[in-house]
Amino acid sequence: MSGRALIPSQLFTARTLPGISRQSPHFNRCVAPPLRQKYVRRTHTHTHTHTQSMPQPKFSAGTVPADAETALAPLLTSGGGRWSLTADGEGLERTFKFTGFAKAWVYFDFMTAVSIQCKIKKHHPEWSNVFNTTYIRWTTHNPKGLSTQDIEMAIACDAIARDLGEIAQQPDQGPSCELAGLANTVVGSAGDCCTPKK
Ligand SMILES: C[C@H](O)[C@H](O)[C@H]1CNC2=NC(N)=NC(=O)C2=N1
Repeated sequence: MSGRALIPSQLFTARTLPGISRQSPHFNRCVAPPLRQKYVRRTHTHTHTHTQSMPQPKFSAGTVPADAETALAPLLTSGGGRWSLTADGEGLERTFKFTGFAKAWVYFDFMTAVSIQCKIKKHHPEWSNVFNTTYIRWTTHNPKGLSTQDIEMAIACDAIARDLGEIAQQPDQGPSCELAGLANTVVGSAGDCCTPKK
């Protein structure tokens, strides 16, 4: 053991927390996304203006939009799937949850199986895990945007989770903001993995 004492106030100040940087592309993911559509609802006493955003996919250069749209549609909650587009449209995100006593360690099997696919496909996720819940975001860093590889990895994740007995979540349970925030922290400190070295 090193003799150097850890001083908690130094460890946990905002300044020393790694990666929560406004430069991170995903910094704002769990706060209100850009306003795109306005809905006005009238009641008998007031006029309320409600805003709601509907992210559209932003594909990476080289991705054929028509093919990607076809593969993407059934993955999204709007198409009966369990993935959501990230607010900027450049990624797909969802949480996976394995519950119940019998599933005690299955989330590690899940992450292990996904890791093997990442290695085979040479494509890495932005992900985080706490206990039985794993958050995954698929986005391509270079060229930036949503790519066929992201969609294929999302399909692979669904298949692995199904094989491992994933419990269906309530349809209204979106990706966990806490776990997305945890992944964002790592994204902010990970450095650039994906720009080809000259
Ligand atoms: C050289 C290597 O293939 C590239 O760095 C790959 C690796 N995995 C990757 N994964 C993701 N998610 N985005 C990328 O742009 C990417 N690039």
